[in-house]
Amino acid sequence: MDKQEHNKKESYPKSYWQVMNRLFGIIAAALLAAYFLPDVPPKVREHAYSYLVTVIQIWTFIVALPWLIGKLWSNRELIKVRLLRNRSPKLSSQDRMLSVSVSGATASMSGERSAIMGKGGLPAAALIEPLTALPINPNPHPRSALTMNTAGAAISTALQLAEFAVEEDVTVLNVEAGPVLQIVSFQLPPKVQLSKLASKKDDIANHLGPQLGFDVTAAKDFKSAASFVIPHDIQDRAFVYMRDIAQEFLGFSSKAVLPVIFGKDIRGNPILYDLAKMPHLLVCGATGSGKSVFVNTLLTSLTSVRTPDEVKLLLIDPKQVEFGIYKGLPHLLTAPVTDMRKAIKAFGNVITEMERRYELFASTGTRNLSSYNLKHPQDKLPSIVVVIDEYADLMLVAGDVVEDAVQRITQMARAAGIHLILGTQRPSVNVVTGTIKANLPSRVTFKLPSPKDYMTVLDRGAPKLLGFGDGVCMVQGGDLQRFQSATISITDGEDTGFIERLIKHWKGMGSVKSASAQEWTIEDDELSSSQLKYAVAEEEEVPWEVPDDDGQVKLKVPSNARSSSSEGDPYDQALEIVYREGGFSVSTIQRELRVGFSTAASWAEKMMEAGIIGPFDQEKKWRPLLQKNERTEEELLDQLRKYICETKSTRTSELREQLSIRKEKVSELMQQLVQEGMLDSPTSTRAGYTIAWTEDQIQEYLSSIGDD
Ligand SMILES: Nc1ncnc2c1ncn2[C@@H]1O[C@H](COP(=O)(O)OP(=O)(O)OP(=O)(O)O)[C@@H](O)[C@H]1O
Repeated sequence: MDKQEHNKKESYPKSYWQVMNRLFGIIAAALLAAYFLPDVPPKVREHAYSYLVTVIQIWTFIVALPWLIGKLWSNRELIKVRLLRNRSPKLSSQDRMLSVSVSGATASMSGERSAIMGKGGLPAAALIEPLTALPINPNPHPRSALTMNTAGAAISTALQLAEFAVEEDVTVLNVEAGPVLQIVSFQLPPKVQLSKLASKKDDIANHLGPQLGFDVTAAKDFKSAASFVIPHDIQDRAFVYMRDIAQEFLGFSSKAVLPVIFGKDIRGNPILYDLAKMPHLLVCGATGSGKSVFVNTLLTSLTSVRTPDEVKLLLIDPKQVEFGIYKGLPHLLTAPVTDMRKAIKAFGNVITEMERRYELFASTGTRNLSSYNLKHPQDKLPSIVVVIDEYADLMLVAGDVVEDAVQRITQMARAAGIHLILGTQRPSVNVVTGTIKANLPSRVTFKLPSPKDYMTVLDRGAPKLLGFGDGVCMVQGGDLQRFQSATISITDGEDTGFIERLIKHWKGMGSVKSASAQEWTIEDDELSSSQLKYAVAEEEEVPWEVPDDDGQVKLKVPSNARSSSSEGDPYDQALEIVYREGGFSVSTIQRELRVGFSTAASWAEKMMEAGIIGPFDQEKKWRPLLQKNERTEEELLDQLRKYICETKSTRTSELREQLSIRKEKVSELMQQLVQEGMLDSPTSTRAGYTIAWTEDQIQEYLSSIGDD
């Protein structure tokens, strides 16, 4: 509909009220004319007067009063809010304060969401170092926003242009302006349903102006109402700096184990979470969407209020650009890991550490990190936060291993105080797999290339995000919450300057034993590309048990805490399990044989090289037994003869490993070779088989099989 047509339509009466008003107006005008015109006989004038009074009375009862009652009824929500606001303006700010502490307390009591939602609610306290070094926001408030007066007309016009039958300006109930977005809540016009608005949201956005980031939601606090989430124009947006929320964050940090800043919600309230309760996090976002800024905010907020003895970080950075600035921070277990092979070993080490902690808890009668630390105040263990900037790179190299490791860490590490933050800019189904999602119900996403990507990450649709830190978070699979991520600063150099000061601050603290934090060296030993597929950190000591300058041991864990099966050959037992189960599952092998992740993974490596098992099956979560590649007895005998002739070795363990078959099978085959005359049987239980063939016979055999 064009504007002219629209105006033409406006000149016709629109509703019952307008028709009646016009009718009564015409009658009243005629009666007034009869009363005031000269030369009208007095009798007629008298009648005109009494008719006029009657007409006004009828109009009052059948038009004016019903209209007034209707208006009051349709605006009842707005009137309620206005009356409440006017009655106790001071109380409402106290209420807000209460809601801050109440929501925080509820969160910690219920152990569920521990977000603080409230404007500057906590009592003011002096900021502590290093928070005082946070840069100050030059632009903390949005420059312009819709008002109660301007919003109604703008929304009505947009609805009419989107072909909704809206006859008057909508009644605006509330306008809230956050840093990047504003929320306009309004009474739903008659016959307009929220679901219809939502289904036409692209059209409405188009008429309102914002191309991106517009959303339609149910109105909070109002019945039969809707809210439009409308982005401010780009030049009018405010920034959210960590400094803006530092005061609230300080208060929150006294209640949380691993407090982190997210940013501000769309109403401008701080969003703070306890990572320990999340307890792991998946962070997605296309390149340039604000993912790295967000991860830096998580890391710097956490390490601003937690000492290196309370929290250790393992930073894995395959892109080699993101975490370099943290080098030297005493919270680091080791320098940021950029080498993929080391990253996979580091993963293995984290799992070993987790297993050790479980053993430690079992041996000390404690259930988890917090109860262990309570019982051993002199020997506390720190929480460990593992951050992988781009885990898709690791998935490319060793998808199954990463998935297995993630599964194990996410399922068990909460009690052990180990938390995972996985970042990716490639949220395809191959990267954000079902396993990853099932184990990471807390997710954050920033702008993604397509609606399909939001579905992949969040399992539901999300508003198209704006970029520049406009994000959506979902905690423990709960509702989506839109927020603007906080940043240290948007000015070049101020963010790195703050991190440098953070490092200096902790290094300068007398009680911090930075030496222990830097000692976790991951050896760069030779790993073949196939070995790379597994965390082959073969049961190595995790060198975190390094005494500090004062001889006190940090991260102390008993070295005998490691478990492994000593009855029989564990590799043989693993093979038996694989044949029994029809495939190789790292977690089954670990559980049944009580071996570490890296051992199980290296056995999978051997079995795969020997053609016993195939590639990882995403659906079944294991490596299937390769039935079609099963070798015949004759093929096995050929392999055995060849190996013995080439190496002159008849050691059962060597042959078993070479052929990747069970010990009993090797003995069976050796017996056949004895019958053939190639071998002599052992002369005692301790002696092995010996070669019966002469050197000439051996050479003759080798030349007969050639290079096969
Ligand atoms: N919270 C924020 N507030 C203001 N600007 C932001 C915010 N987050 C990001 N930006 C802007 O967006 C730019 C890109 O952000 P960032 O480097 O975090 O992107 P990214 O998603 O990590 O991309 P990549 O993966 O390519 O590094 C920043 O340089 C900054 O200008």
